Amino acid sequence: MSKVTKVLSPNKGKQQDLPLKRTVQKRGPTSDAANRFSDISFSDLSYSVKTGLNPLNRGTKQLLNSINGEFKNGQVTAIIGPSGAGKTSLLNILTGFTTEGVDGKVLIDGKDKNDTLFAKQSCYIMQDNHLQPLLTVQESMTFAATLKLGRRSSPKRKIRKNSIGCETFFVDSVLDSMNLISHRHTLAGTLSGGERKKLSIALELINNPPFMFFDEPTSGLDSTSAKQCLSILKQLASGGRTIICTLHQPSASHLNLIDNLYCLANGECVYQGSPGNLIPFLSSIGFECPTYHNPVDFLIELASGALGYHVDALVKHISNGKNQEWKKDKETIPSGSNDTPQSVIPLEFDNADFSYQHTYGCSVLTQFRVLLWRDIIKIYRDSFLTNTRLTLHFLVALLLGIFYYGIGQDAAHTLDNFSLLFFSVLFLMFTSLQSKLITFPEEMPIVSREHFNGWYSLEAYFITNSISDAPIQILSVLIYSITVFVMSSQPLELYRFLLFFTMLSTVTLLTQAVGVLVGILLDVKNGVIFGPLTCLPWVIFSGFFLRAKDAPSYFSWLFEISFMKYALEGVMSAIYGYNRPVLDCSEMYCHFRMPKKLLHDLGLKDGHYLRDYSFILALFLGVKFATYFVLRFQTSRKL
Ligand SMILES: Nc1ncnc2c1ncn2[C@@H]1O[C@H](COP(=O)(O)OP(=O)(O)OP(=O)(O)O)[C@@H](O)[C@H]1O
Repeated sequence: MSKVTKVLSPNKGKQQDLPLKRTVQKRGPTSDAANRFSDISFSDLSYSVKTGLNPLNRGTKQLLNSINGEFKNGQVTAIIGPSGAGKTSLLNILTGFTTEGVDGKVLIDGKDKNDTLFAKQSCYIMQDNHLQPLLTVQESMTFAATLKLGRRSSPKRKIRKNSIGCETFFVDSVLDSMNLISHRHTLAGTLSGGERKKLSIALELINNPPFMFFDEPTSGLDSTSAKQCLSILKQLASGGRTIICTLHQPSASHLNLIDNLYCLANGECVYQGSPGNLIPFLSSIGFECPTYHNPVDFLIELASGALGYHVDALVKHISNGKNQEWKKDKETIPSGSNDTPQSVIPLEFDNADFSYQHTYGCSVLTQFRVLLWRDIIKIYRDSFLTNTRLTLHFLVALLLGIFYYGIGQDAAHTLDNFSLLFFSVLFLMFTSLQSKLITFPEEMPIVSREHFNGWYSLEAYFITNSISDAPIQILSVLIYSITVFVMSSQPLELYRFLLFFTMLSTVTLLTQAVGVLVGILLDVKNGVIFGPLTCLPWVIFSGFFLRAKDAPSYFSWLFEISFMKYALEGVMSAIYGYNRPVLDCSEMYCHFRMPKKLLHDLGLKDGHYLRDYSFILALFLGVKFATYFVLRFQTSRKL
């Protein structure tokens, strides 16, 4: 006997009956299905961090102090407390995001937490809702579904595949559950705050993690949207999940949507129990909550010291979280309305199986394919940036072509031509560097979130990121090179052009890689200020401003490691090297009619193109290698 739920058809916009498994309807705090997933508890949990910038004299700060607690399956637990109490620290430890400096035990159903399994069973939804702004709701969901469910296909689920191979069944069901069906074609970047929050939840709901963690899910929302958001959390819990969130200060009308309050003060537990038991708990130690006062506000006032120092008394009374007695016999807080959600978002969509061996939902190849397709859509949607890049390269080349028109064959203008070639390297280098310094920092939080929530491996992301933008970059350089080469009358020989173009495009790929590296480490503001400093010093040692032979001997090694020197030498070799014949002269006397003499006098070597190119290529690979490790390090700590 199969039960049904109503789901809107994506194409026809009318309601359609879709069968859900029987377990769907059975899920709930007391059902068998709910018992399959477990409670999370912790005992004697402490967390300390090192403080101070002086590595020789660093202190330690205790952020959590031997706290205990148990968060039940099928319930919404809200971690509350004054600012700086340690809420986010606790959430980070429970999710597995923070591991260093942690002491004590985190248990799943009374057993030691298996980190690998728990990573698959849980998701962490951040406060800032880092979403892909250029993807629609439907696309975001489809990509997430393909990445998360790829390996767990069943014949039934293959019925309705979309263009990237992901079935739409689950996407529709989740969107319907979250009331996002009507926004399915809206770009994520244009959604309201509440809708963005819903989409963040929907994206993680796709693989039905039984443990869901939310950092400040109601922050930035008005009171109605905040209530709706908590109502969704309540529905998720009713569907058989363990929902844990941090909340700053839930209003009285929100308390009916919370099953369990866990209050921290100075890194210690000052209350654990139902909201309904809060007033009796406080009364039992002599704190009478004033009538019509939100008991949570009262608790936080006590915890923050606004009413005198009472933290020790509260901690003692709740045994720093060991005391479970205030969880029982929940009383209802009068809130003026019945907020208990009617519908239950099912945990079971046939995809809540976490026994699979792999760390990720699909193979690295599929991850690569999906991420590449996603990047192509983003590049296509961000046509302004793409068109601007292409147009800018053409316009600058055109301008230079007009200024330096026809000088390439004339020995009277060899030094002007040298300036043109140097400027070309400089211009292409900085535009490619800048494009990554501006765009990559915005991408970092999204990558951190998606990677932490097990969407894809860093390797798949890294490879995709390395190649997805390359065609646009190479096309930009091609447009620039053809325009400048032809208009300035460089020798029209194919091999010279190819050497010229290859060197320029590889230099831009190198500086793009540097841009990504800086973009991982710094935000846009600092990246734009400090990013150019990674390349600028090497310009001095390029051989344009100062010849290596004229520089003090103790500086000569800087020329040997300056990539700008190799880039300039490579470009000059392409144009003037390889037995280029004597140049025409339009004046009485031209000092540089012999290309060899020009190269010699400028301190550049002829016929060393391969060596120059190899240096640039090796540096490119080295920067890429470093970028991968920095990305790995940063994604393990930056959310
Ligand atoms: N790496 C760190 N070094 C030093 N102090 C830290 C570090 N991380 C957190 N803290 C401090 O630990 C305390 C707890 O931080 P946490 O972010 O967990 O608090 P919170 O309760 O979530 O605060 P809020 O509600 O304001 O976000 C704060 O006082 C914070 O400044």
